[in-house]
Amino acid sequence: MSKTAYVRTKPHLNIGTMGHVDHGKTTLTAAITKVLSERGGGATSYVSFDRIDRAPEEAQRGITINIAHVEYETDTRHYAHVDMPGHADYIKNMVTGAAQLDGAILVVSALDGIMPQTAEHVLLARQVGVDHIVVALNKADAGDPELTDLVELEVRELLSAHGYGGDTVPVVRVSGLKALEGDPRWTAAIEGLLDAVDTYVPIPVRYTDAPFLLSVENVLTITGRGTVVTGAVERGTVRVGDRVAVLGADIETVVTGLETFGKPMESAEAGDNVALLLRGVERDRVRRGHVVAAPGSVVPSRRFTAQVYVLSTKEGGRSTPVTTGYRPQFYIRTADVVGDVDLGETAVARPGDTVTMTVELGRDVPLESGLGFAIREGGRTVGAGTVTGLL
Ligand SMILES: Nc1nc2c(ncn2[C@@H]2O[C@H](COP(=O)(O)OP(=O)(O)OP(=O)(O)O)[C@@H](O)[C@H]2O)c(=O)[nH]1
Ligand SMILES: [Mg+2]
Repeated sequence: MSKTAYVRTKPHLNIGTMGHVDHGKTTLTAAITKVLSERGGGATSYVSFDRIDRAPEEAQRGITINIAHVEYETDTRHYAHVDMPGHADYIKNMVTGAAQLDGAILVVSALDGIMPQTAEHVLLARQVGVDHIVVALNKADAGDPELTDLVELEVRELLSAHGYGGDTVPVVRVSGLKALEGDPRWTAAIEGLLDAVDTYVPIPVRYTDAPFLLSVENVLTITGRGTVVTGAVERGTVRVGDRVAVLGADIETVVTGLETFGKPMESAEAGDNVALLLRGVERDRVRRGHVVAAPGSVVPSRRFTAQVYVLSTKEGGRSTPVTTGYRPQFYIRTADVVGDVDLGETAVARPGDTVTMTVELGRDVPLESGLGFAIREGGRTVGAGTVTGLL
């Protein structure tokens, strides 16, 4: 194998497109890679719409979180960009932290303006701690400029209402479609959008000094090499040759290979999207939701207290209150575990309420204070919470 190694020459950031269905998120993502690949100088390859939007392999295996990663490089930074195929995927990926975004591109169609999912994704971004949003007013090729001015005002107001400082947020008029067709005016607009992302989204502080931890998103077999797990490094660093524990599978093993976007690397650090080749581990032993960590650095547990926001009916949440004895699914990192809810003296939590609860999970999971999670039932998100203490 003569793959070019991944060389870390620029800071790495995780970003993604958010916004209402059909506003052009996937088209814009493809256009960004096209414009950057044609500019040259960086490591960007063009990723076509079809390659971003195809149903990922995992969808067929019934794994519930769909996410497409593309990679690109501007003059100053390396980005991993996630485009999520549907509204339900946003909820799951954002609330569970599977998509840990350092910043987001909010895509709003200049023809349609703010739609329900535009507002919902902004709310979600705020709840999960995405601190920086850049707006792409897309389909500007087809929009009436005066109407587009109104849409811009409306978007700035929405962002201000959620604490994003709507007056200062960059709003760039783009056309993903025309840029894909190579129209110079709209190619320049994409460059303008990327400049805004480069300058407005700061380089995050990462927990590279903490013990290594990665929550498994996907498990693959590479013929002749063995079992590979993929995911984002939540904290710490990992090198080829390191010993790791696979929590959930009760295995200790050694990392024998490390890749990012198909390129081998010597070491990966917090924020990187990686594939880890694990020595002598059978494919069936490891599952999505297991955690790979420095041995002895985390002790899984199952009882905790949490602060939980119960989504209002308007946000797609329940129409009836939650009471003690409620038994929904908890999405914690990439794991999906059933849990028993005890509301103590509060007794009842109505849609729209924020409450304290005690949870007992159906199995042990690595937990810690400050960890975010989603509560789901019947395939929809009904709550978002944070672990406040272990019991
Ligand atoms: N005129 C115009 N049409 C666009 C533009 N960008 C996207 N479209 C069209 O809008 C439709 C939706 O585009 P997508 O990129 O699939 O939108 P999306 O936001 O990814 O949609 P979902 O993933 O289904 O939520 C397609 O028919 C695109 O061709 C644009 O800049 N201008
Ligand atoms: Mg799409």
